[in-house]
Amino acid sequence: LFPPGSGRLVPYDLLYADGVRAYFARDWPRAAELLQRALHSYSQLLAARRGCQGRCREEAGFAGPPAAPCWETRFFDRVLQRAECLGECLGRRLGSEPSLHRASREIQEDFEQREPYNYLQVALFQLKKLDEAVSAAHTFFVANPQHLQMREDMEKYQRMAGVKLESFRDLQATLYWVRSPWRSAAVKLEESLEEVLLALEDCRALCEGPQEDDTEEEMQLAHYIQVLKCRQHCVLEVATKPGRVSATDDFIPSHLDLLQFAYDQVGNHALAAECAASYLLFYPSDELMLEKMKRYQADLGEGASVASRENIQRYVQRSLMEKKLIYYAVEHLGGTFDDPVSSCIFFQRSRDLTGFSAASADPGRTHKKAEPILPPPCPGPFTFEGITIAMDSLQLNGSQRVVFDRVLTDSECKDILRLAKAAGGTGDGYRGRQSPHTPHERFEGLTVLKALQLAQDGTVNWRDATLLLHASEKSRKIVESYFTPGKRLHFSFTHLVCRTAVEGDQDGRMDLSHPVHADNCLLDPEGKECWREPPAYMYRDYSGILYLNDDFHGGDLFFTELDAVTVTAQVRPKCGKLVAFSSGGENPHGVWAVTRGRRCAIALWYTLSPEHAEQVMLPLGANQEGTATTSPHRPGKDIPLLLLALSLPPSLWHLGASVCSSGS
Ligand SMILES: O=C(O)CCC(=O)C(=O)O
Ligand SMILES: [Fe+2]
Repeated sequence: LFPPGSGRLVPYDLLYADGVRAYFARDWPRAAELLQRALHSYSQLLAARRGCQGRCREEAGFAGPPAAPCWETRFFDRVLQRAECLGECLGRRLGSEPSLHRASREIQEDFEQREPYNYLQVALFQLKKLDEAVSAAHTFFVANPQHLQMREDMEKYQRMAGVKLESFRDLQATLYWVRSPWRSAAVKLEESLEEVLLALEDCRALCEGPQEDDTEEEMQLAHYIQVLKCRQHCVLEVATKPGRVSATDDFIPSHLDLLQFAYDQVGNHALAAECAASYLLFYPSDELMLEKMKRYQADLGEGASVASRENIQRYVQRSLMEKKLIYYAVEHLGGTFDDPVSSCIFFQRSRDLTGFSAASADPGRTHKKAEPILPPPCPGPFTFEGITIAMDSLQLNGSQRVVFDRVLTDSECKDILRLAKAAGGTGDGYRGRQSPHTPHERFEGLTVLKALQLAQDGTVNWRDATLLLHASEKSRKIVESYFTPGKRLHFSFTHLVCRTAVEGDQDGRMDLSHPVHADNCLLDPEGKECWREPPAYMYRDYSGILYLNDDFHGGDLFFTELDAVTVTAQVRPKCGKLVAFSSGGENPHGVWAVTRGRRCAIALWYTLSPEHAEQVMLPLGANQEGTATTSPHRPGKDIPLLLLALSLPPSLWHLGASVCSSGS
C-alpha cells in the first residue's frame, strides 16, 4: 500500500499494531523496527498537522473575531474554508488521504502517553541494545513518572554495569520542547510580568501629586509618606487585579520564580539563570535558588556571567529607597505605616544596606517622640504572612501532624475550583478510572502538567493553571519550614482531586470515600505494622492536603491508630486549610464518605530525596545527576529481577502500578 521511498507516510497505527504483534511473537528485531517506524510516523504526522494548522489559520483569517453583520455565516464560511485548507495541506504533506492517519482513541492515547516506548525498550533490551533500551525507557518514564514498575526499572538500569549516563535521554525532547506547556507558560508569564511592571510605573505617576513647597522637613516627610502610601496601595491593587497570572503580594519575585522554573523545564538554562539571579535580588538567602544558581553556573561554564535583569534591579533599588524613606519618616514623625508589600524582606534589606535601625535613629532630630519601629518577624524568605496554625500534633492526638489555615484566599480557592470544573473528565492521574476507591463517588484528577497543557490548549485559563502550581509550591514551603527546617523538600506528586457523591446512590452506604491507609507504606492493621516496601510509594516523606471547599456532606479526613479503626483525630475540610503530616505508619488516615456534593482538594506529596522528585517539577537532566551520585553500581543482584519484570508485556505492568496510581 505504501512502498518505501514512495514519499507516503505509513499510518502509525498500522505500524504499531504490527510492532505489538511482533512483540508478542517475541520477534524482537521486527518489533523494534516496526515500533521505531511507528514512532517516526507519528511524529511526522504531528509535525505536518502543526505546520498545516498554522498556515490554514492564517489563510482562513482566524486571527481576529468575525465581524458583524451576519457573523454566523462568515464564521461558518471560515470554518469550512479552514477545513478544506487543512485537508489539502495534510494530503500534500502526508502523500495520502489524511483520514488514513486517524487512529482509534485508544491508540492515540497510547502514543500521547508514550506507550510504544514501553514496548520498544523491552525489544531493545532483548536485542542487547542497552543504550537504546535505556533511552526508550527514560523517554517513557519522563511522561509517566508515577509508573511504579518503570520507576523501579529505571533504578535498576541506573545500577546496571555498562549503562552510560548519556543514555538517559528523552528521545522526544525536541518534540516535547515544541509542545511543552512550560514554553507557553513562560511566554504568558513574561507578558504578565511586563504588564505588572508597566502598571507599577503608572502607580508612580498616579501618586505623584502636586509638588508641595513646604520647607519644613516634617511637612515634606509627611507629604512624601502620603505619596508612598498611595503607591504601595496602588501596587497592591495592580498585583491582585483579577486576571493576573499570579495574584500574590510578592508578585514580582513569584513571577521570576515561576519563570525560572518554566525556562528550566524547557532546557533554557541561560534564561532560567537570569530569572534566578533576578529572584535573588529579593530573597538573597533563598537556599534553593542559590543551589540552582550554582548548578546553572556550572552548566553554563566558567566564562558565562549570569546577570539579573536590569529592569528588576531598578525596581528593587527604587523600592528599597522608598522603603528606607518611609521607615525613616515614620520613625521621625510617629504614626504607623502598615506596609502591604513584602515588608519583612524589604525592611531587613533596607536596614542592612543603610545601617538604619530604630535604635540608631538620632532622637535629637525628632519633634515627636516616636515609638521605635520593630521590624516585622522575618524567619526567612517565606514569611507565613496570614497563615495560622489551627491544630498541632498535640491537638491532633498524634505525631508529626499539623493543620494550617488561610493558606489560600477564598478567591484563590474559587479559581482553582473553576480549573477543576473546566478540566472535568479530561483530567488525569487516575488512569481514566472514575471510581478508584468507591463506586458511590465519581473521582476526577488533574496534575500540574495536565493543567498547563489544558491552558495551552485554551481549555482553562493560564492564571488558574499557574495558581495550582503556586498553591503547590506555597504548601511545599510551609511543610518544609515546619517539619524539616534547613532540609530541602521536593515535590513527589501533586494532584488536584475532586470526589462527587453519586446522587441516588447514598442510602445505607457503609464504605469510606478513601479507605484507611498510610502514604508511604503498606498498612497491616492486624499485625499493627506498616511495611515500607513496594508497591508503596516508599520515597514519600511528607503528605499535604490543601482543601478548596466545604459545601458537601461528609468527607472529613480522619487519622487512626495502626489498627485502622481507632479514630484519633478528625479534620473538616475548608477552603485554604492545609493538613500536613509525615507519610509513614505513624499517620494512618482515611476520608469519610462524601454523601452529597463535590469535595475538591489538592493532594501533595513531598520527598527528601531529590532523585525521586516529580519529573515535571524537575529541571531536565537533574534526575540522572541525582541518581548517578546516589546509586553506586551494585553488580549482579538486581538484574534477574529486572529481567523478570521486562519479560512481562508492558500492558501487564500497569496492573501492579494501577492499584495505587492515584498516589495513595
Ligand atoms: O483528601 C484527603 O483528605 C485525603 C486524601 C488521601 O489521603 C490520599 O489521597 O492519600
Ligand atoms: Fe493519604
